[in-house]
Amino acid sequence: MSNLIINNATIVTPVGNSPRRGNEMSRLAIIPHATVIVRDGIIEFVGPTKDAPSHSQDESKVIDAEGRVILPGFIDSHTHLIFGGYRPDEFSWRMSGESYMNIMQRGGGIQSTVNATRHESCDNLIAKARWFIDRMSEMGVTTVEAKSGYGLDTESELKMLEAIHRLATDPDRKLDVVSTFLGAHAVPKEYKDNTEGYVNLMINEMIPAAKGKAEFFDIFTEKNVFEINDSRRLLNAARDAGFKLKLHADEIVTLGGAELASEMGAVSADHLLHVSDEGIRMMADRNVVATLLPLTAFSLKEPYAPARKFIDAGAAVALATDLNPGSCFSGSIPLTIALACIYMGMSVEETITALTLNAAAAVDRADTIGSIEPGKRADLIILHFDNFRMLPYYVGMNCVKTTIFNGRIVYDS
Ligand SMILES: N=CN[C@@H](CCC(=O)O)C(=O)O
Ligand SMILES: [Zn+2]
Repeated sequence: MSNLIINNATIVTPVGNSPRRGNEMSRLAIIPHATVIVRDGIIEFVGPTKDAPSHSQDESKVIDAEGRVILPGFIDSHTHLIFGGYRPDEFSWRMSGESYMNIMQRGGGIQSTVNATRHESCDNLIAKARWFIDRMSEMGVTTVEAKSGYGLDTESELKMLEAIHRLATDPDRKLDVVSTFLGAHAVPKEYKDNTEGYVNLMINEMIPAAKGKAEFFDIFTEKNVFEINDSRRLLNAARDAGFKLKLHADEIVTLGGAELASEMGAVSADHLLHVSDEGIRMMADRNVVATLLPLTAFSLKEPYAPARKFIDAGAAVALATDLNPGSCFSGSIPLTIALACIYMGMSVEETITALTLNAAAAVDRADTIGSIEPGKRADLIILHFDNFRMLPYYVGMNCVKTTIFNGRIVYDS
């Protein structure tokens, strides 16, 4: 017996079990007058209604999409979902001209969220994250990656990973949560002027303690944070401990983060506002997903990452929000799409691939989510509209009518 049948749909989806690279990113399958049949949370059939297998509709929920667009659920593959406190003062300082890195270097920025997070209970961190998850679900997000990185000592990092684990294993969850250990987010105040001491603590204590408690290891590879040699040491230790790798790379200055991500076989390198041409070429060659975060460039008033150069080099580009309490306090999928189209030269089709199949690849899940195909999990979005081009055109506004996670309606408007 089928659990969910959607009739009269306009299916719009990338196709495949691996990231779409270069000009493949603009190729979407578009099926008008379509039916989707879901059984036990898995897509069983998708195609023209005339080709659908005859099925009993008893005990199935049947949705008439009335011609509306159905997309794969969006995957937000880079967020800092768990954090204590807020930093509105910092926003004002930045608007008055102070730089993000200057605020960080005088003990604000990431360290101020570390101070707040260390004092927060795991239960409170979870409750706060749930509020943001509800907003994400309304915008069609069905998988979110969540990083630790505001603990920066063993106990507090493990508390953050525990919060992520509890969200990820909640049987009533509205979306899937992918866990990333970001103990290398900054050098904490206890180790000021002693980066080597903190790197040693990470290698000898924190990485072994986090082993098996997160799927990915991430690092802020940046001038005056973790530079290339320290990053390489940490990434090697994390890879040896069984983590898959991600990097915050070339965000503020051109440092060679993209090259290092390629050398280390990272799954993704993220930000890349100041990536070198050689870094772009290496990422394309080694199949490292370029996760671009336009809301951060927008919020920091920095130039946008060179999406077109990546795509023209044959790389796979993903888009994500970078929701965090500092550099980018926004989880807006609609604005991400609009900025990518307006300022980064991406087509609507490319932004859809970047937020679905390529974002799935950025969390190493392209074989199970990210497209509407038989065998994949039924994570689906129904738009209010019958034309997917409404997404960037309705600038910054939510086009999602219904979100379906694992075959279950988790949001409807
Ligand atoms: N740049 C480093 N990390 C985060 C910001 C963290 C913060 O400011 O709290 C980012 O991805 O933008
Ligand atoms: Zn980040």
